[in-house]
Amino acid sequence: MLLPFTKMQGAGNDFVVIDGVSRAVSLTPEQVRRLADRRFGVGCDQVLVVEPARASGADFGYRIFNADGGEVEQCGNGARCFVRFVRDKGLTAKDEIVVDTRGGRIHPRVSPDGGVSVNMGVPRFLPSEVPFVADTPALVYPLEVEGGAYEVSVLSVGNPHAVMLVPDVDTAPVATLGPRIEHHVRFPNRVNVGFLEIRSATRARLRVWERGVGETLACGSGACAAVVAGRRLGRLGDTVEVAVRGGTLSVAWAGEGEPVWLTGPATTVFEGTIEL
Ligand SMILES: N[C@@H](CCC[C@H](N)C(=O)O)C(=O)O
Repeated sequence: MLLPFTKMQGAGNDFVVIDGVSRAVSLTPEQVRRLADRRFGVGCDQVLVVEPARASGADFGYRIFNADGGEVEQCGNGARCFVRFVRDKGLTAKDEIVVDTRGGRIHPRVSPDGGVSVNMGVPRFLPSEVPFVADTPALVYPLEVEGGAYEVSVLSVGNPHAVMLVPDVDTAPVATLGPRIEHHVRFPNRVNVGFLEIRSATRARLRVWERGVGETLACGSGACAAVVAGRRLGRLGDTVEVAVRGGTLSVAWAGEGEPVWLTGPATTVFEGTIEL
């Protein structure tokens, strides 16, 4: 199969985006891994497939595959690239679109200044909603990892996240602790792991070990989860600039029961075709 694709990125979180509206596309996990492979394929953190809407009120469906081939529920940076893609390809002329993901309905939009924001929905905190194994809901949970004791906030922003406060992201044990928490037995569906350094009520730094990928240069849902966790702990305000390795994301959350908003860049890098 000769497959046209668009390579995109948002703050260095990179994507191979496929138009599954103009023609039906069905990818096997092996084909996703091949597309994501940085030596034998195109290279990306996630493969995104734009699909026709399947439910009333939606403009499109959005399928997200991690580089390891697994399909997941949510991708915030990808959602911003998604709205840029469907407009650039002439699939819609709308500034704001309604998109159904496996993690729920999201609302990406392009503003008149060209910025791209996404309403990522209302964060969820019940352990069963993440899912996370815990007897009762808590703001932070103790987590034992191979003899070490840590504290994490746990939440879903459509996909599962664990957030740990660290004094300095540059020295945080992302590559060692990240995979251990990702595969921890208390996260039955695995988890994305954020290492959050709070600089002030409005500024934070973040590194994320992404489920199914490893450390990425940015994670939009991870930035949302980190700000929500920091705000619930009383350490962050309602609008926060989050510095990630590939740039800066802005996250706004007005508090419990409110949706979280993610704003940041979304850029096309190149287009091509690949034989799969
Ligand atoms: N990079 C994404 C998150 C992609 C999915 C994640 N790795 C998962 O498995 O849930 C983002 O920008 O949100």
